[in-house]
Amino acid sequence: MFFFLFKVSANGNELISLLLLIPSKMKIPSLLLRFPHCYFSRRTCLTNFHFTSRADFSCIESLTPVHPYRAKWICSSNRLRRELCQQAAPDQQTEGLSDKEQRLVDRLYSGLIQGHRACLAEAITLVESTQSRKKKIAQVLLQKVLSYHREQEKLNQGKPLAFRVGLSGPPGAGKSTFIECFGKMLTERRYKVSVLAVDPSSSTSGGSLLGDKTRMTELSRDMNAYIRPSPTRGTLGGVTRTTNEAILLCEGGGYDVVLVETVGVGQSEFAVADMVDMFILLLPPAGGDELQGIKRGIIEMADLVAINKADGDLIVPARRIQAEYVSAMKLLRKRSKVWRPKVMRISAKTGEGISDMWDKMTEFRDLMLTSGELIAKRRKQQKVWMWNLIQENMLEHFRSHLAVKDKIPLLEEKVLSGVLSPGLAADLLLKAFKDGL
Ligand SMILES: Nc1nc2c(ncn2[C@@H]2O[C@H](COP(=O)(O)OP(=O)(O)OP(=O)(O)O)[C@@H](O)[C@H]2O)c(=O)[nH]1
Repeated sequence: MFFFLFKVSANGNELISLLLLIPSKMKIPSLLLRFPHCYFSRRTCLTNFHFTSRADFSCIESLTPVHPYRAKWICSSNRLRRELCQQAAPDQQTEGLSDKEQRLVDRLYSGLIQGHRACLAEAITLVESTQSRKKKIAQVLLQKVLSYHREQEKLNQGKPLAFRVGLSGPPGAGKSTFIECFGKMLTERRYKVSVLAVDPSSSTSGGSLLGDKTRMTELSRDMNAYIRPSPTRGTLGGVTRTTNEAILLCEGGGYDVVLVETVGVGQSEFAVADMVDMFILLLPPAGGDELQGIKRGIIEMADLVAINKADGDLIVPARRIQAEYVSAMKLLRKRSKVWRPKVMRISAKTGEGISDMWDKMTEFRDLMLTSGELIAKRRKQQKVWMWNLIQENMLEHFRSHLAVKDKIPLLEEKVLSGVLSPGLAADLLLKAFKDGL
């Protein structure tokens, strides 16, 4: 028997050292000597191993450090890895997968937790797939990543692995300029940042608000950043499912900040606000009529409003808009016991105010964490997510059900021409569905 004690980095993503208690007369297991990034020093019976590479012991990372962990030492690296990997993902659902599919899950999982961007990209493509077989594989992968999350959060004293931030604003507010500037500031501070752009417009209008032009060119070249142009196409339910799952995968990939960007002119930002820790609204220094497109409800959901372009000639209007929002937001219902939404002025072009904004964001995260509101919010979001998925799937099932499929166009027509009330038409369809079950 040996005893393990783990030490992880402050953000819980990196295993810094492993203390292994070995009886002093015993030789250091040769297996450990094989890891190039592992250094050790022997003091009587205490051996201290330092890992500078996450890859070397990624599977050991998943063990619980809450108390010194007792584990059986197995002198065969394969057996050791297998045993540790099994502990890392105890409840993975591997049934029903072929060997090839299982190998795909294993490859993506280990690549993902080792921080390989290509594996993250492939994993997101998998969760976006609408093909039923791929959906099944994606769920197995997600289940594994979720187990990894749970273990990592335990290692991190229950703190979430990443800071999930939603960013919304009307077209032209300067979202991409902001993300480029903000993302670069974070990567310079050694954070890993991922950006997921939600663009439901591509399904409704055929065009794309976010995806068509080259955006955030510098940040996309940064090795500590990962930008996913448009993780979703399709319904709002699609936004919920794939974006939520993409967030989880980014967290599994070791990203400290996951930024979800959406254009604030539709419904998707409401869905996004329901899946992030902090929701930020980015506005140009324009008021009233110019912001007609922006939904009022979004302002109520914002934890922070950033008035962008506060530079040059626009400083004065930016100040005015800031004052307007400060007074307007005072009237809003209080959503948190520890946080009042803030209104700040920034310039994504000059970088002015961006660092202060990050300070405010971390202040928000810390206050929400210590008060327990952040964890409560995440739990509530999980439930909302589950019901959104049920709603989406039920509706799909309903629409395609044989008992109602053919009746829908006719009843829709009757409602449109005023022959039938919407309520009656809905009752008729629901009855047909129930009878057909
Ligand atoms: N003066 C000034 N101009 C800015 C600032 N940030 C962005 N802009 C300009 O505003 C315009 C729109 O910026 P984008 O970053 O493309 O805006 P966006 O919100 O991403 O726009 P969409 O992609 O259409 O949603 C560009 O011409 C930018 O150069 C700023 O802080 N100050």
